[in-house]
Amino acid sequence: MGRSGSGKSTLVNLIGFLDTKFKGTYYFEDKLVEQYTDDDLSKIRNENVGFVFQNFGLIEKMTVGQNVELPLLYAGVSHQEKTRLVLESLEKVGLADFVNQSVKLLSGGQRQRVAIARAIVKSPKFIIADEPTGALDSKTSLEIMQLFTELNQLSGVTIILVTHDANLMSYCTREIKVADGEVIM
Ligand SMILES: Nc1ncnc2c1ncn2[C@@H]1O[C@H](COP(=O)(O)OP(=O)(O)OP(=O)(O)O)[C@@H](O)[C@H]1O
Repeated sequence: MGRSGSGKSTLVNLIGFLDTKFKGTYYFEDKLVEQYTDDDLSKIRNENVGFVFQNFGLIEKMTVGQNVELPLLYAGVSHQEKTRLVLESLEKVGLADFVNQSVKLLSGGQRQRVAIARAIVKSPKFIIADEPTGALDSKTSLEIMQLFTELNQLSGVTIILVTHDANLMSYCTREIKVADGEVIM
């Protein structure tokens, strides 16, 4: 948590290997991130991190299933396995019946569930969720937080959440405050 402009997105983009220009040290699995090549980091990101953003980041002209399948496109997974993984992810977010629907017809909360299904389809070690409830009403926001809690408890995936909303803190196990580009506690 932190005020607007304090550096929250910058920090989680570093943690998620989206941004690789930084001062300081970041170890991932006992190795300094600066020692990996860009190709290594793309692979590490692809295999370990799922991303969820405020504005969902779905491709409108695709179906729900096609959106969830995107991270698997270059994963060398058979068609049958892809179908199984997509359905399994959609089941976890309660949208298995929507697999063939266009995303255009979905509500904001449903869209974020699709984005979460896409984020978990490759069983990442952690999910970066940058203001995932920023575009949702308060009831839907709590439903999304409930879903994150279930995923954390059932699949053991860590969720790194950026939020302005102090009401969401009760779902979190650790609070990290950021101010003026620094972690302050
Ligand atoms: N540790 C840092 N060192 C230098 N510059 C930083 C640091 N952290 C953030 N910045 C700069 O501060 C600005 C705001 O950062 P950022 O967008 O990450 O903030 P934010 O907390 O996510 O804001 P918002 O809540 O409005 O999205 C950016 O221009 C970023 O480059």
